[in-house]
Amino acid sequence: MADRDTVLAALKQVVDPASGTDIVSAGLVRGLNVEGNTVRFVLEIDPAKAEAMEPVRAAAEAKVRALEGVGTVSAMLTAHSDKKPPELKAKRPAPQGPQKVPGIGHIIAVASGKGGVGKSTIAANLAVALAAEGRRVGLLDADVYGPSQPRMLGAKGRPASPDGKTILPLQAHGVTVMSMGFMTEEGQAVVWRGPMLMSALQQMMLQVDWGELDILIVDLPPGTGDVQLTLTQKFAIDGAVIVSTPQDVALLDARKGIDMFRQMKTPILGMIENMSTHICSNCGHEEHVFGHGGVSAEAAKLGVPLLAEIPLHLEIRLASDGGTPVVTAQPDSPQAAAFRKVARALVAQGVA
Ligand SMILES: Nc1ncnc2c1ncn2[C@@H]1O[C@H](COP(=O)(O)OP(=O)(O)OP(=O)(O)O)[C@@H](O)[C@H]1O
Repeated sequence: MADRDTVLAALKQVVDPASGTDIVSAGLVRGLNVEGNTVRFVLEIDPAKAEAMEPVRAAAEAKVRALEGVGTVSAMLTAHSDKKPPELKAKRPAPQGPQKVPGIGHIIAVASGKGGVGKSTIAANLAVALAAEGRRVGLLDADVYGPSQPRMLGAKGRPASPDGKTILPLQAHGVTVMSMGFMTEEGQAVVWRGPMLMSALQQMMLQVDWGELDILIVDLPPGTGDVQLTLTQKFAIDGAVIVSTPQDVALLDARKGIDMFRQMKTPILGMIENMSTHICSNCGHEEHVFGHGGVSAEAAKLGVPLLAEIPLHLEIRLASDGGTPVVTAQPDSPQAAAFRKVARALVAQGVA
């Protein structure tokens, strides 16, 4: 098993072409994490030099991989948080407060207080349902800790960056998709510090070539952390959709999320109760596994709309696991209809 010092010593053998010193002394190596035989780190660089730095990243990764006791290595490039991309500086003065993203009509965040409540499933289905309504839709998987959109949308591959500045997103089921998961290997967790998260999110919003979009759905990590704060502080968000299961514990967390968005002056578009009832795929029998109606009562208490109650249905999970959201896989099913109803409501409200 390699330790941190051995890894740093290996990284010191790689030269930063800009300063002529090694990448550790040049301060490029950040977030180094050594866990068992897995090593992860980030090279914080000037985004304008992304192309030139790719061989440096590859060399650093190779050096660490060659160490005895090292199995998996994840080395990523991320923009230096102090520096704005040069083309953005030129285009507009330093933004005061939340800014709009050029070319993007609306931004909606899909959030949850707790993990595993189905936020990514809802975000994916909402995105394809909006595309089915004829909207030009983008989906940003900002769940840096556990990006699941590549799997849910069956989108694989690394986004290209022909000019080293803009990143070309992928397309899946009529939706333009960008995910941190495209930059890492499947099943690998990435360890992020606050400033890195901020710059990664800003890069994904501003340097991805989204094209003209009516609506960008942002699939947030669970909770109320740096990604949520950066998104709401830096970007003009039309609103947040809060996903919760009917259980008390999930609702408590959802309430914290709603409080945060309210503090940040982000409108709450509504709540969605997921896993509302269980419908047996054999006999159609309906059971309230996590209780039912808890979110509806909470939404009424908090004065926010209840957008939908989505059942816990095997087909929803199978569709997501198969890389085709249920709205596309079974467009005529009641499950798909529930998502399409939400999509239509958001379009009718003028936020999508
Ligand atoms: N309504 C549903 N019916 C059946 N399965 C569902 C439903 N909603 C979500 N799932 C399944 O539950 C699991 C967790 O869902 P998902 O990844 O969307 O949650 P999440 O809130 O985004 O989690 P995290 O933020 O922790 O990544 C997935 O396997 C998904 O397919």
